[in-house]
Amino acid sequence: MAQLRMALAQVNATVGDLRGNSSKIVDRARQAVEAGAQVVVFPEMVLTGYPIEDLALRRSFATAARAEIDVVAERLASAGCGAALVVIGYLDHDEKGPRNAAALVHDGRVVERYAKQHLPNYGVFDEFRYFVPGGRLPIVRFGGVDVGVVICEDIWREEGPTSELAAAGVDLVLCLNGSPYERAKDDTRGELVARRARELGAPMAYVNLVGAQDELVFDGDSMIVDGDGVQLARSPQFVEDLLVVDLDLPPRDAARSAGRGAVGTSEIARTTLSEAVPPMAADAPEARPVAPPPLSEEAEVWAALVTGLRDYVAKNGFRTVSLGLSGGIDSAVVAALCVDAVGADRVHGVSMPSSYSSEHSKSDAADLAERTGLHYRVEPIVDMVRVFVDQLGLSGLAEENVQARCRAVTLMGLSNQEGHLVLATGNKTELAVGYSTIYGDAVGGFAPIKDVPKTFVWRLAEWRNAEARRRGETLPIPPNSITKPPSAELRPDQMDSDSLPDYPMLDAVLDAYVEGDQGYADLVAAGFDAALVERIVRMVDAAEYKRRQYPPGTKITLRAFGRDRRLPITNRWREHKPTPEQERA
Ligand SMILES: Nc1ncnc2c1ncn2[C@@H]1O[C@H](COP(=O)(O)OP(=O)(O)OC[C@H]2O[C@@H]([n+]3cccc(C(=O)O)c3)[C@H](O)[C@@H]2O)[C@@H](O)[C@H]1O
Ligand SMILES: Nc1ncnc2c1ncn2[C@@H]1O[C@H](COP(=O)(O)OP(=O)(O)OP(=O)(O)O)[C@@H](O)[C@H]1O
Ligand SMILES: NC(=O)CC[C@H](N)C(=O)O
Repeated sequence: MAQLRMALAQVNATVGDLRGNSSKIVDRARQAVEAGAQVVVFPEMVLTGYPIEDLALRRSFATAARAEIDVVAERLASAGCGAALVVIGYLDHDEKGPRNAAALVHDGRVVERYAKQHLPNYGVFDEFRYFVPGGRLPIVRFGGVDVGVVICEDIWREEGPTSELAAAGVDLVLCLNGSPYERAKDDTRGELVARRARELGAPMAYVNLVGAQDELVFDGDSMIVDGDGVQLARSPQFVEDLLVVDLDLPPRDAARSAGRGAVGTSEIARTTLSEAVPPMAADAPEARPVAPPPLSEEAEVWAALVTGLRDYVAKNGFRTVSLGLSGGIDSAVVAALCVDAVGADRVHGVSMPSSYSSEHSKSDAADLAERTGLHYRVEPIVDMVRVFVDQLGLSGLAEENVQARCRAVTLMGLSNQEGHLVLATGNKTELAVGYSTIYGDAVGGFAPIKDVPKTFVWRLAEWRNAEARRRGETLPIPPNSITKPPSAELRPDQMDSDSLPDYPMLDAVLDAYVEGDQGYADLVAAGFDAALVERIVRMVDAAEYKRRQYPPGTKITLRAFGRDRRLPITNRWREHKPTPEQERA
């Protein structure tokens, strides 16, 4: 029975920061080896960060990434990690083009390379645009154990390289991932990894990135399962982690590892590095398998939003954020997220009352500031609005929107003066139906809740306050902001319900139309009122231009607006009741 100590390094890489990422890899590998690890696995594209988009096509970047992996190999040996097998995701480049690759590093050099075979090209992924798929499957014999490597999408396909590895015979498979967070995806992943391990009849180590890159959040959720599909250990979501696990590997049939050549379409390439397991560091502690309890749906989404915002702020070099506080639920939830993400001392809230602002909008905003301890100021916009309205002769909707735009100018002025990142507070429901003022409340550099439906915004607010209650802390969100009826307050007594269907119904239709991608007939067949469907679908389609100009924000759903759902702006196709001819067809 061979025993291997594995370390799964769930790290937060930064796109483009080759030297910073390589230092992180060396530090983590050193820590893993000190903990006795003989095999250390890092996530997909950890050296470059992920996704790198068109940087993959930039020759200077690809050349630098390929050079950096050799530097990492040397640095690993100097750091005392030479005896270990260290597997690192990086950007390779050969005569055929860029590769999404894994380097197998041992004894100060790259001993093997694997190029991802299945390139995802749906949802947020565009890997056909960037990479050339691999056709070679290396199996490295290390410490008498045959180790195969695959990358992320490879395990999501039924006829992927794992079935070829199973046919060729391996003792252990390492899967490197850049798998972005979506609600409840951890359950899907857990089942998938267990199924693949059972098919292989060998343990699988699944290592994912953590942290955010623009609109994507990586939740980690790294895990290791045995050949029966039983989970041995799992990392917590949304934090960096080093998961150290001992694997007992049954004696291997020597004949099995003799096979070379092709099993499926891939060329199998076997290399022997060592027959004996390298010794563990003398003072290595015992490895204790762990698996944290799963997070509730609200806790998971909250953590995703906090991570998305925190990393956007930090990785783009901001120290402070600012936002308008209206006393309403959206700005209150965004403010609470900000406080959790960067700390109250780095959050600047501005109340900007107009002549239509209610008393409670001002008192609820002040209450929020008091509860959270963020920096708070009041900047009335009455005089600015009056100048625009009088000089330009504005009325009706034009006058309403000028209020939102005076607030935008105020926030941008303060941002330029004081250096804050301005946050837009719109939610997914508003974005869907175009219920925001372009260049007004849609202004900002980042939009933390743009993928959160309005009904879920309320759930998050309730959850965050309940969490504070549980911890014996002040509730961050004023209860009145949660319970009062939503209003944009752009004219006297305006209510969201004057212009929009009620939010639970609206979100149900949007869920079916946007996430479910259903057409008019499907929506009506699902039981939604035909006139309501027609109205909502029209609003969604007509607001495409507004969404294109909305700031980026964290994806949490299966289908976020933006890269997940790309529709033409100029578009005469309208979902409608089928014509008699269409029905006959
Ligand atoms: N296809 C297209 N491509 C490029 N631009 C296009 C366009 N179609 C219209 N436009 C332009 O867009 C502009 C109209 O859009 P916009 O100025 O936003 O105005 P609009 O969408 O007409 O009005 C804003 C709506 O959002 C509501 N609102 C505002 C503020 C906050 C909230 C809230 O509760 O959060 C709600 C407000 O009550 C109103 O119903 C015009 O300049 C028009 O020319
Ligand atoms: N009086 C105000 N003072 C400061 N900011 C405001 C004010 N009114 C609106 N805003 C900003 O514009 C955003 C849109 O506000 P509005 O009240 O129109 O819509 P909402 O979607 O109901 O948002 P909220 O729930 O935050 O009120 C707010 O979240 C806030 O950032
Ligand atoms: N990086 C990838 O290949 C990701 C694709 C995969 N289906 C996932 O989201 O987990």
